[in-house]
Amino acid sequence: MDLALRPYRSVLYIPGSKDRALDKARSLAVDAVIFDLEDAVAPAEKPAARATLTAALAMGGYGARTRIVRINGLDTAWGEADARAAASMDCDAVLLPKVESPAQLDALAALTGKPLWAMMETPRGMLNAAAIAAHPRLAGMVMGTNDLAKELNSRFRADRLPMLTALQLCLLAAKAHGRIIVDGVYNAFKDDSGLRAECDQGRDMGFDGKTLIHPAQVEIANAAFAPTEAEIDLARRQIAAYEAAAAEGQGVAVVDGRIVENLHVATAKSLLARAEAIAALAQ
Ligand SMILES: CC(C)(COP(=O)(O)OP(=O)(O)OC[C@H]1O[C@@H](n2cnc3c(N)ncnc32)[C@H](O)[C@@H]1OP(=O)(O)O)[C@@H](O)C(=O)NCCC(=O)NCCSC(=O)C[C@H](O)C(=O)O
Ligand SMILES: [Mg+2]
Repeated sequence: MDLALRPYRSVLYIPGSKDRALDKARSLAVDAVIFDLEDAVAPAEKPAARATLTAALAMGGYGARTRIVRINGLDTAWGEADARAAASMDCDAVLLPKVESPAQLDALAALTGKPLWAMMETPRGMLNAAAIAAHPRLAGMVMGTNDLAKELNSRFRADRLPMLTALQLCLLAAKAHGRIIVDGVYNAFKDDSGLRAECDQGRDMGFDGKTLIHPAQVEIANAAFAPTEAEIDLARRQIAAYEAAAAEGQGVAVVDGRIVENLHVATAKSLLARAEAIAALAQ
């Protein structure tokens, strides 16, 4: 599959220390997995988790799912050993927490040749988002809304008003540099309607998908971030109408009472390509 089209609708965190969860992920319909060595693993378990994760990835079975390893920060007691271990793990990318500057990515790039991802979760990270997104080795960004709420001392709100500036700064940075960007987690993993609303908000804003903490959240994220049948139908009709108008020397078509110009056709084609990439995952 063209890497640029790889779907990231559902990106599930799995504690690197939990054999049962590591195994379960092999059968879940997630687009990507973040194998976590950071916050989901207790300090006493960190070295053992590194070994457990190395073995699970070597065993394989994760199919087309993108495999991202989240290491501890390089300023911690475990970060450098994690980065060196991740460099030889059978994974697709390495995710660095609490990225606040491109220099931190340079330091990680010196320890691994794998594509890098950045957790965006501190005020300084938000203010430097554009420089971080511009890093030549960066492939993707992940919003860390729990850490960000802690740093901001903000309250949880269903509309995420206190987070919106931060989310949008990172979105702008990621889009300006053509990076993947996925939204933060929804902690109440038994609250389906709350998760659905937050996924819809993230999709409306332009995120590629959502990070998740529990298998029960996968189906909702996959549905929210996939093009709907109505969107696919509209995209096809827009392309057909525009081509018909163009054949008659016109630069604008009208579909369902709305204008369709070449930029709308580009959006429609990209939506169809996303739908095809998602369908290809299921085969
Ligand atoms: C939240 C949990 C601790 C709940 O775990 P548990 O009580 O075991 O849940 P269930 O009994 O309902 O589990 C049912 C089965 O599903 C498997 N399972 C559970 N969670 C996962 C998972 N994440 N991935 C794969 N499989 C999972 C269980 O093993 C059960 O399997 P089986 O027995 O075979 O049926 C737990 O879900 C959990 O630990 N979640 C991950 C938490 C985590 O990773 N946190 C760190 C990331 S969040 C974060 O840090 C974001 C960012 O940095 C920020 O700042 O915002
Ligand atoms: Mg965090």
